[in-house]
Amino acid sequence: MEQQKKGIIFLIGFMGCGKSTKAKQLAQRLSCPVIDLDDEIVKAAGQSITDYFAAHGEAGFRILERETLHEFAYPETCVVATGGGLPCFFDNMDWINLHGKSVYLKMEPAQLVSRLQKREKRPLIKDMDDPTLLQFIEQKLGEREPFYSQATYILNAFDLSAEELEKTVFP
Ligand SMILES: Nc1ncnc2c1ncn2[C@@H]1O[C@H](COP(=O)(O)OP(=O)(O)OP(=O)(O)O)[C@@H](O)[C@H]1O
Ligand SMILES: O=C(O)C1=C[C@@H](O)[C@@H](O)[C@H](O)C1
Ligand SMILES: [Mg+2]
Repeated sequence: MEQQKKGIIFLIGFMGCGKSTKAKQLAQRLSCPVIDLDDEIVKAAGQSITDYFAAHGEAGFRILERETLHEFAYPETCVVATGGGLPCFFDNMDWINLHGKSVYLKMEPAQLVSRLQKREKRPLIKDMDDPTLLQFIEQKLGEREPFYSQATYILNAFDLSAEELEKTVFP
């Protein structure tokens, strides 16, 4: 008999690694709701992430981001796409691992650049050209890896299929 596939699955990783895309695909396979915390922040703020950054700075954004993570009414079983920086602030990574399983969708900097061709909705990188973005990613990934690496599972995200992702979280 198939094991019951229950609980909250958090997808984490750098901007562009495919959290939003893979969260939708996994939720479809599991027939459960998908939650994109960036979208929930936009709803809570009543403005885009870019506009919220402009009005409140990154520090203000991180406070709202933490509140949204902690206070969202998660269904018993769901897939959650997190913001790229979310695991790296406050107690967010501990909170995630206490409330569900986490998957770090790992990707090389050059692969991330190729996935980040649309930048206008990503305030941290919206004005960068490709070489500047590559440098930025290399530096930021170095700072963020210690947080991302606390995930329950770490997967190479380039060419990752939704089936493989499902088999990882529900072996
Ligand atoms: N398997 C794939 N092959 C090619 N392109 C892909 C694939 N998966 C996602 N993409 C594209 O890569 C980009 C980044 O994906 P996505 O928005 O899901 O990343 P993200 O991790 O949610 O980023 P962010 O942290 O900025 O929200 C999107 O333009 C998406 O369409
Ligand atoms: O990597 C980051 O710090 C961010 C990623 C996005 O998902 C958004 O949460 C926001 O643009 C910040
Ligand atoms: Mg996303």
